[in-house]
Amino acid sequence: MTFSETMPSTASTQTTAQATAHAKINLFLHITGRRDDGYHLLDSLAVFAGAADHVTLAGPSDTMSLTINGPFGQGLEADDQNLVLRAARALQVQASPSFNGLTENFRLELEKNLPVSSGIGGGSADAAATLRLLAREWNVDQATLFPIAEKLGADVPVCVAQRATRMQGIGEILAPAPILPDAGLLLVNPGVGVSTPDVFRAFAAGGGIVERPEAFLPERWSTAQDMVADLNATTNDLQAPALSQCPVIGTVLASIASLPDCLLSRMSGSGATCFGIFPNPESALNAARILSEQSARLGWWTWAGGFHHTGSST
Ligand SMILES: C[C@](O)(CO)[C@H](O)COP(=O)(O)OP(=O)(O)OC[C@H]1O[C@@H](n2ccc(N)nc2=O)[C@H](O)[C@@H]1O
Ligand SMILES: Nc1ncnc2c1ncn2[C@@H]1O[C@H](COP(=O)(O)OP(=O)(O)OP(=O)(O)O)[C@@H](O)[C@H]1O
Repeated sequence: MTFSETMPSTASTQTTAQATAHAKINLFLHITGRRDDGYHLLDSLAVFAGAADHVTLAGPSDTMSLTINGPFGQGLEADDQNLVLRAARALQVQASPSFNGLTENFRLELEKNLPVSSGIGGGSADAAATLRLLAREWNVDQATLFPIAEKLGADVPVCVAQRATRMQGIGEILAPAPILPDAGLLLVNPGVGVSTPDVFRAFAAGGGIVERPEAFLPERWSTAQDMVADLNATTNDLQAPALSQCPVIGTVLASIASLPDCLLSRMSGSGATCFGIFPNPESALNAARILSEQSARLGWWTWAGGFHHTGSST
């Protein structure tokens, strides 16, 4: 398996392995039903941004351990609940019969560049990156990661694939998505964490499922404009409930929409991160520059660039 991740060498002779955990963006998100256990059935187009966390195997250890650094590392505990350690331990249980002298425990390092509880699946992406990284270390086939991923969270399977994917079920049914254009992407987070369960609850309380025809997706979009023409017939059903809990999302959406060349402004996942689609990465970077004074004043996190086009295993 080849990774978009790198294998840098440390100053000593020891080699470390690293996996990249790209932010997941829901270009649309329709809620189509509800399971008996309360989980919602979705139809969503998940894509990945250049923005990413990094998970590194920093060396062997007596126990599986984690340290966290990076701009959003503060406030995130490196404890048993962290999705990096949960993923590592879940795979360890499955892989242990075939260890045969392989290193069983590692010092893991998480570079947290993505805001937490922000609708771009940072924790899910970290869990998925950990699974891919350790699968390589322990010679585990990537296909066997999906059942483990499902148990860690609804967004983890799509993050294992880490390529543009149509997600259905609660996130476990993955189908190919259109080939994406070289569009520009701007991400803006207002610095307010939003709880995914609370937003789903607000969705249910606000009237729930809307009957609509299934979204049409072609085999490819050649331009950002073509993509947005189809996305305009879709929505994010969680946007209104998230806005009711976190009104600043409305300000973020309006700010993005007002930027030059913006083709679409929408919230990702359960929020509060919103994205803008632009004709190309350069126009997204230009928009971020124009927004920079306002975002610095308000403490907003922004990222601009393009889609992550390559899947995790290519
Ligand atoms: C909103 C999305 O980000 C869209 O990609 C995902 O559906 C959420 O994925 P996630 O954060 O990995 O979600 P999980 O950690 O599995 O679930 C958190 C909580 O959100 C609610 N939840 C989540 C996913 C889903 N399809 N229906 C739900 O109702 C449930 O109350 C669940 O207890
Ligand atoms: N490595 C991690 N990174 C981020 N959050 C983590 C991590 N491990 C555990 N968590 C917990 O997971 C929860 C969701 O965090 P995350 O950043 O993945 O949210 P999100 O971006 O809204 O996800 P989604 O888009 O999948 O709903 C938070 O309560 C956070 O404390």
